[in-house]
Amino acid sequence: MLNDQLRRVLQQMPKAELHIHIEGSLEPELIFALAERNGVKLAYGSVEELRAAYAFTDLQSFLDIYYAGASVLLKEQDFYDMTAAYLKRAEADNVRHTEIFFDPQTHTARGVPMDVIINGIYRACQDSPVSATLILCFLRHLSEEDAVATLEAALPYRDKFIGVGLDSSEVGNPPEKFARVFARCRDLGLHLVAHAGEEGPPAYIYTALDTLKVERIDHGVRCLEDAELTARLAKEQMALTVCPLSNIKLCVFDQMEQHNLLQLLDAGILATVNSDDPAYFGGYMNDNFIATFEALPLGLSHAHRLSRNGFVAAFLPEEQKQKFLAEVDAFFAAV
Ligand SMILES: Nc1ncnc2[nH]cnc12
Ligand SMILES: [Zn+2]
Repeated sequence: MLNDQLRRVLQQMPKAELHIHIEGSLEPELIFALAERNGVKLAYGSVEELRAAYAFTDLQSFLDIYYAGASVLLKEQDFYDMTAAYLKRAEADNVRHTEIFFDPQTHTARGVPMDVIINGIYRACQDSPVSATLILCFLRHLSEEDAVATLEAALPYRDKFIGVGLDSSEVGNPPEKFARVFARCRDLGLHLVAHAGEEGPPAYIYTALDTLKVERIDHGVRCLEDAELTARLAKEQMALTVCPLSNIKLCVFDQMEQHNLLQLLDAGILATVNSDDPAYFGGYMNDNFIATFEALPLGLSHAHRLSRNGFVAAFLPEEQKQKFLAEVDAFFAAV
């Protein structure tokens, strides 16, 4: 059990969140409210019925429900309301900075224009006291041509997102499928990240690094199956955006006691803690920290390190990064 002091520290310490899919922050109550507002028919009769369907066996079983949930988003105000609700929760968890993923293809495929998506999410970020930037994710189960077309459609709004990522069904859709579009994004000066080593093998982490030239690996927990890769990630201080509750809900690990976060830290890897899809996986940032620290032999020094790692791995101007890190160190000096 966690002692009260450590629990309070985990709740109150400054945090950066680097792996949050904004569509995964849509709570069932908001899904139903937006469905009613937009006249969208849902396959579930009530909030309770929908929540009861959140029993996942793997990534795909989750993605099927996640894409269905996102179908209620039609107007700019819908994207604004979803993002504003997430940012309020993040603020309550003492998240100071967040880099938010969004999946435009989930919406453009239903006829929602790109400007509606980006402007709604961006406006909510501007209205929040939490520092927030956006990362456009390509859906890897779709073709690279589709990703290129999505990038072209988003370029008029280039000033509103800082990077691109790669998400959706991992196995069978390796990073190298997206080599050309990532090279183009690199030329455009965008930051690059990719989900790799969540369900997929260490080979996908290698190609995310060497072919896509990503600056962070999202998840990456399967790296420990390859000692050479583990040593390389540590040596290069390549950040992993780890999502503990997600990994349990999607059966990447059977139980939190089996999660490898502490082994990653002990291997010298720049691991961070994040929520992934908090509305679906049973919790936001503080819930992720508390569940992890309850199950694993982690203490104050790990809390300090994880709080720092989030800001170290963030895509922030150096001066702003150092300001946040000073805030973290001041917080822990007072504990
Ligand atoms: N955990 C995850 N893995 C891959 N794609 C996702 N999209 C939303 N959550 C995801
Ligand atoms: Zn994710």
